[in-house]
Amino acid sequence: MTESDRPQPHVAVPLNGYWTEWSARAARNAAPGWAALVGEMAGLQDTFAAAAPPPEAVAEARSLVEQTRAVLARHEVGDDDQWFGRFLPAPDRGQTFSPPIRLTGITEHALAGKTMFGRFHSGNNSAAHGGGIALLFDDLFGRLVSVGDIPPARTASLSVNYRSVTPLDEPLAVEASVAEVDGRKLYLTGTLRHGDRLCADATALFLTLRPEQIRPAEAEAPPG
Ligand SMILES: CCCCC/C=C\C/C=C\C/C=C\C/C=C\CCCC(=O)SCCNC(=O)CCNC(=O)[C@H](O)C(C)(C)COP(=O)(O)OP(=O)(O)OC[C@H]1O[C@@H](n2cnc3c(N)ncnc32)[C@H](O)[C@@H]1OP(=O)(O)O
Repeated sequence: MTESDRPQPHVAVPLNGYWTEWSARAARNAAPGWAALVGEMAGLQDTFAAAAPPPEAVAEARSLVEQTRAVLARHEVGDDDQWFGRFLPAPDRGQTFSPPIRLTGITEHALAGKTMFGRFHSGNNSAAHGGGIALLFDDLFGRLVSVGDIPPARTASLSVNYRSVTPLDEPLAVEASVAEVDGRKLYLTGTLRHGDRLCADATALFLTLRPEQIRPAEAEAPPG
């Protein structure tokens, strides 16, 4: 293990006011144990992708997943009230869609962190799926544009260059920085590395939203 592979503490992004409220609302409302359930679901995705079970195990697993869905379906809410994806300070953001990013360095204009793709994000030949890599960059850039006082922003374009295969189950380093700001336009660049090897680099244009494009984050659902 090299020095850069050693576990380092995750540094939470200092969010702008909009996302702070959006995230705090989920944290206020979430049931104890939610974060552990998210971790279990992420593990399930990887285990599911890696399994080739016999018929009786397929039937048993399907029945258990059906039961889990039924439990959760009884508590469905609208997306304003969901918890999934809203724990912005956490490496996984409380979601299982894109891989967790453990941030290790943050400035107003740059982020650095560690990530890893598991079997769920496998493309072929033990390599990460290119769409998963684009997803990782979008998520990383989304975190970068939420640092400090930047108003909420959306991805307008994202371009990824796949330079070499991205391995699964290996520590990977990510970096992202703001290359240029031009009014509402934020031009971003990022890299994904396995050790010294560049796996992919990306550029993106994010546009900060006009006030009328932003939904209020603080609006609580009506009581009852
Ligand atoms: C939605 C989910 C959000 C999730 C949470 C995000 C952050 C959370 C906080 C913490 C971070 C944690 C994790 C991050 C997680 C996820 C981040 C994901 C981010 C996304 O995944 S987000 C979803 C994908 N994203 C969209 O769903 C966008 C759909 N789209 C639009 O909403 C509009 O399209 C918009 C608003 C982009 C622009 O619309 P608009 O009306 O405001 O602006 P307009 O068109 O007038 O353009 C103004 C000037 O930009 C130029 N321009 C526009 N588009 C361009 C392009 N593609 N290429 C080159 N130039 C372009 C024009 O040419 C003009 O240039 P000029 O001024 O020089 O003439």
